[in-house]
Amino acid sequence: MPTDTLPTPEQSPSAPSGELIRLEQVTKRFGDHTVLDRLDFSVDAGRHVTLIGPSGSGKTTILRLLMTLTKPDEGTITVAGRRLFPAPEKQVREVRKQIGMVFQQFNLFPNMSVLRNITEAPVTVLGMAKDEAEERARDLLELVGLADKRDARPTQLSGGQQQRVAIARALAMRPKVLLLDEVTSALDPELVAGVLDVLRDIARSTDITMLCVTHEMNFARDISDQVLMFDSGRVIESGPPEQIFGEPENDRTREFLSAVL
Ligand SMILES: Nc1ncnc2c1ncn2[C@@H]1O[C@H](COP(=O)(O)OP(=O)(O)OP(=O)(O)O)[C@@H](O)[C@H]1O
Repeated sequence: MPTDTLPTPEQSPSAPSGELIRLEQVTKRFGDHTVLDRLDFSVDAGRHVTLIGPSGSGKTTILRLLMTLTKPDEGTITVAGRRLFPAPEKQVREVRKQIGMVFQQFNLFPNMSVLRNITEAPVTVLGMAKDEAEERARDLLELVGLADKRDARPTQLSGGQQQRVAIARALAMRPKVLLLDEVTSALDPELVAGVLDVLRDIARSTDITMLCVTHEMNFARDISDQVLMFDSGRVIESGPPEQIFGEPENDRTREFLSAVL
C-alpha cells in the first residue's frame, strides 16, 4: 500500500510528539441549550481517539468546532501549539489547514470527476502543482481501493465508494488531524466494512492523529488508543478501549454500552 503520499514524521517535522489538540473550558450553546459545558480535553499527536455517548451529547459539535464550522461561546482551542480559537482570521486559516474532516454525508463535488475532487483543494488551497496533485491523488485512490474510478463522477459510485473518495480527499491535504464524523452511518450495512477497513489501514500505516465520532463500537474498540465517553456535554469517563468496553466504571457508560452493544 502506498503510504508515501501520507504524512510521515519526516514530512511534517514540526509535528509535536506530545499534545496536538487542546480544548480548555469550552462552552457551546445553541440558544439557551448548553451543548458543551466548560469542556476540557486534549489529544496527543498520533493518537486515535474515539468519542462515544448518547445522541445529542455534543460529540459532533466538538468536531465542527475543530473544523471551524461553528465557534465556541467561551474557552480556547489550540492545535499544534497555535490558537484556533480565539485567533485572528489569518491564523485560523493557517491552523485549519492541518485538519481534515470526513462527514457522514460524503459531500463530494457532484460536477467533478473523482480525481478532481481529490486534487481541487491541494491545488487551490495549498498551491500545489496540478501534476503533483494528480500523482498524489492516484496514490491515494490506490490506498482506498478505487484506482479504477478516477474518471467517474460521484453519482456513478456506491455510497461506500463515495465515502472512500471523501477519505482520500481529506488525506490529500496532508492533515495532521483527521476528524471522522459517523462516516459509516449513511451507508448500507454491506458497505460499512470496506470503509472501516480503509480507516484501519490508515490508522495502522500513518501517524495521522484521528478523532472519531462513531456508533460502530467494534471499530472504536479496534482502532482507538483512547475512548472518551460523553454525556451532556462533558467527558464522564475516558480510558483505553479495553477498560471502557471491558470494565466501565461510570454507571452512565455501563447503561449506554449495554444499550448499544
Ligand atoms: N446548528 C444547531 N442549532 C441548534 N442546535 C444544534 C445545532 N447543532 C447541534 N445542535 C444541538 O446540539 C446538541 C448536540 O448535537 P451534536 O450533533 O453535537 O450531538 P451528538 O452527540 O453528535 O449526537 P448524535 O450522536 O445524534 O450525532 C443536540 O441537542 C443538537 O440538537
